[in-house]
Amino acid sequence: MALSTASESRRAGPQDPMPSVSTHDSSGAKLKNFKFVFVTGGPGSGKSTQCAKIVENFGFEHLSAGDLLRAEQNSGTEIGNMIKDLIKEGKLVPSEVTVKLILKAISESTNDKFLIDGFPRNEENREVWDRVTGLKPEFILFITGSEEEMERRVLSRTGGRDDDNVETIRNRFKVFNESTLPVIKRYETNTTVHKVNGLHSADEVFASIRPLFELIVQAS
Ligand SMILES: Nc1ncnc2c1ncn2[C@@H]1O[C@H](COP(=O)(O)OP(=O)(O)OP(=O)(O)O)[C@@H](O)[C@H]1O
Ligand SMILES: O=c1ccn([C@@H]2O[C@H](COP(=O)(O)O)[C@@H](O)[C@H]2O)c(=O)[nH]1
Repeated sequence: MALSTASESRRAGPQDPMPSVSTHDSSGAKLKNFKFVFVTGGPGSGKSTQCAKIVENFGFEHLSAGDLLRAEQNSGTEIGNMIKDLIKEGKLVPSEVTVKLILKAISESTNDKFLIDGFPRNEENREVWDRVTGLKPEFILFITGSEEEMERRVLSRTGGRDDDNVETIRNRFKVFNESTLPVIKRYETNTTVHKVNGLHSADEVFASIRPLFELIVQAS
């Protein structure tokens, strides 16, 4: 099921380069039903590592907002170049772009259970997600950790990400503290937020996450 693209639903003008997002495909059918968990935490807290374990054990599909944006940055488009610049600086990409990529990935998948990793990052992300989908996560998984350890992990991560350098990582911590923590706090008022200490070994962290997903799988 393909979602409407910007050019199908609204022509972008010079001062309006953002794509619009739609939860309907081109035939007007509503986006399929799906369950999802938002996975959040500071950079290097171990989100992707734990998502891989959840996928293996519980059959969720892992959708990393950062990975989707990194794939899009090489599209050679104006939006792709904008994403590249923002990621390099550790700044957030406009919400409509990120939400559109997440919904496109969901619509193209045959799965109906998703881990949405690294999203939402700020109030605007939350607001656009709510407005477009009207859907709440099963819960939010928040992996915590000290900046010292998270920075150590990111800087020793192999793979050559443009944003894995001291200057950008400090900006990413700033964005996390100033924009992401407040949005998690706000979710706490109406959504279950499970906080898990990410400072143990990856297997120990997963041992505390496992029961949360056993409950979802049992309930479905
Ligand atoms: N519990 C852990 N103990 C030690 N190292 C870990 C642990 N979890 C993850 N790592 C390592 O730390 C690095 C960052 O982990 P990961 O990519 O899972 O973090 P992330 O939260 O997804 O990061 P980002 O937000 O920057 O994408 C990786 O090299 C990973 O192997
Ligand atoms: O919702 C999102 C997620 C990510 N970004 C941008 O991507 C980088 C890297 O994200 P990771 O989750 O660490 O892979 C992030 O610093 C932002 O620049 C975003 O804008 N919105």
